[in-house]
Amino acid sequence: MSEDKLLPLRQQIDAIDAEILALLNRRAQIAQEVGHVKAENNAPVFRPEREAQVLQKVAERNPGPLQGSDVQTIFREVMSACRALEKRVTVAYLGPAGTFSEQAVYQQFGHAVEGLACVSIDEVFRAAEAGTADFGVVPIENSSEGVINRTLDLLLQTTLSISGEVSIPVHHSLMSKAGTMDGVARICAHSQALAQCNAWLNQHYPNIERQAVASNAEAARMASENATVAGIAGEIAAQKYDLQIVSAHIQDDPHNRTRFAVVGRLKNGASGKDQTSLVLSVANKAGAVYKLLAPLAKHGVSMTRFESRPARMGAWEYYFYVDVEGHAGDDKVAKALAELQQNAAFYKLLGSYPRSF
Ligand SMILES: C=C(O[C@@H]1C=C(C(=O)O)C=C[C@H]1O)C(=O)O
Repeated sequence: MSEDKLLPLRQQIDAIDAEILALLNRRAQIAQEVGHVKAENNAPVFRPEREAQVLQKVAERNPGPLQGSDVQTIFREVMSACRALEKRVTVAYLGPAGTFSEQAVYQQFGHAVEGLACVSIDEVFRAAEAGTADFGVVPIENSSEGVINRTLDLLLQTTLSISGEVSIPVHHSLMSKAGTMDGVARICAHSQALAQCNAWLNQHYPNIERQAVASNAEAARMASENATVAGIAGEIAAQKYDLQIVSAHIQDDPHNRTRFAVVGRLKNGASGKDQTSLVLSVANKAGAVYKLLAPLAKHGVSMTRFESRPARMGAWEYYFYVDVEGHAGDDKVAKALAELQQNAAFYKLLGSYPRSF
């Protein structure tokens, strides 16, 4: 390889980097001005609908050779840094650091945020309700194991709204101090992770005891302190706790994903590509659910999710968690929801937010 050929190319890259740097700082200055206008009007700093539009636009305009999703990752961080000049938002999540929830925080807000690790999903809601955090990020559903019941129950009671959703691939790895299973007597993980790796564990380590612990990051922490413990967690946790990977990608479903909801006191404006979440209930009568949902079809609003959950102690049998396409302020959605509300024994609008892409 000839260094003579590399030198002029590297000089070009240096010159381009200088231009990018100048442009980034020009962008940041404008964002600061936006921040002043918002401060004068007491308006919210984080505007998810605007950020979704910016990301959408860069992917559409991207001429390549960079991939659209990579360009979005770069711009998410650019916006995060610009936003932090207005205000660094605090986001509560199910900790400790190193969990998939923390990853979901960065996917939504970029890295220029203040993460607040909480010990439970309840605590995440409380922090956002009390204003200790601006937003909370909570797991809502896993593609292998189904809904996270505690989150659904808390969404029913909370005064917060959903202002975003994040879906991330969840890949589990088996890890230990030595990078082998020699001398390991126990495999620890969150019960969800143990369930998501059940078949793999039965096949490879049927005789090693499994123990459910508070989180995968806690399992990694335990493994870092005890050579007889192996943990199941994401690869980030291995780095964080100085562990070696014994086997990577051990989840039974290679497409395993978890969907998270971003909750906060903010009520989003429309981004143009939104989704609206509701909780509904009807009296237990023949045809009631069919009748309840009829206004959606009538006004041409698509339903993208329908989940039922026993009401427990309530006067009704089930709560239905329903997602529809569009923003609650869109004309046809507003009409459909107004009619739907009339048919419902219980109706709660959880929020409208940009659809994740
Ligand atoms: C600059 C703004 O504030 C924040 C930062 C954004 C950005 O850097 O593009 C976009 C939306 C807001 O979350 C804005 O509202 O336009």
